Amino acid sequence: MIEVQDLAKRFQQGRGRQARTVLAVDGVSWQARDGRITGLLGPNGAGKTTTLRMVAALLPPDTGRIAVDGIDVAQQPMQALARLGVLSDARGLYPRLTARENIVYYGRLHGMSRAAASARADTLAKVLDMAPLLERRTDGFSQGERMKTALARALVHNPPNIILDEPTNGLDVLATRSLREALRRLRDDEGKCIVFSTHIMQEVERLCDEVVVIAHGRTVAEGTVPALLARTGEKDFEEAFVSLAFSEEERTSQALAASRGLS
Ligand SMILES: Nc1ncnc2c1ncn2[C@@H]1O[C@H](COP(=O)(O)OP(=O)(O)OP(=O)(O)O)[C@@H](O)[C@H]1O
Repeated sequence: MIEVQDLAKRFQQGRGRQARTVLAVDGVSWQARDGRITGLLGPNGAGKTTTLRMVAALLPPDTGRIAVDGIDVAQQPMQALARLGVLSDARGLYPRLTARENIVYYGRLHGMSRAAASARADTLAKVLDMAPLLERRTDGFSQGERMKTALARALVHNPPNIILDEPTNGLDVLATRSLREALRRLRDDEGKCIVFSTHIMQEVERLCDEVVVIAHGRTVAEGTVPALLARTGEKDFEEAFVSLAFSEEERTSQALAASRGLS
């Protein structure tokens, strides 16, 4: 289980007179439960990646609290990370190593024996449907093959919680479907708590048990897709998302810009 409470993060950009502060996250709170897939849905720049980087202990929050299975990430980062698998945007794999070697190497970094990490690579290869890839060097892998190898690597220590930042970025339709299947298996067969960020409605509708809508660095709504549809009185999830994530002025100015573009 992952709990995020009142998170905030500012960045300083530039120096001297040019300096300005960007409030990237300004009051994000959510809970992600075990055996559920939770989607962080928000427009570009909403603060999703920054939030997930803080959960992964890659960035310290200015204020707020994050707990992974009750362990405070700020106070006990190593213990929290032992219970967390992180698939970030940077999916760097070692190209000269095979998929198995990449996975085992990460297992060793987590303190696993070579034999245990290799056995886990075999299990994950079945779950992620990537057995034929295991003994191939990752050099030349397709985007989908890379993503699966990186996901297996992130899961080598069998963490109960998984966070993924825009995992379907750059994947074609078949690779996307295959990733969705893998995430469902991890939820249903292994009871994992899975959180991923996206701005793709379809992804959320097809995969998520719970949705957290983030806009302007804040949580603006939380619930199942049917609950968010009911709350907004919309039939279409895209319409529901737009009404939750954008203000009246934003919607009006966007509509005006679109009509000018057409005329
Ligand atoms: N290191 C940084 N320095 C300055 N500003 C940053 C930094 N990282 C993020 N930001 C700003 O914080 C805001 C939130 O960014 P973030 O990447 O978290 O959004 P996002 O929801 O993941 O967006 P996207 O869907 O476009 O990836 C943006 O305005 C971004 O420009």
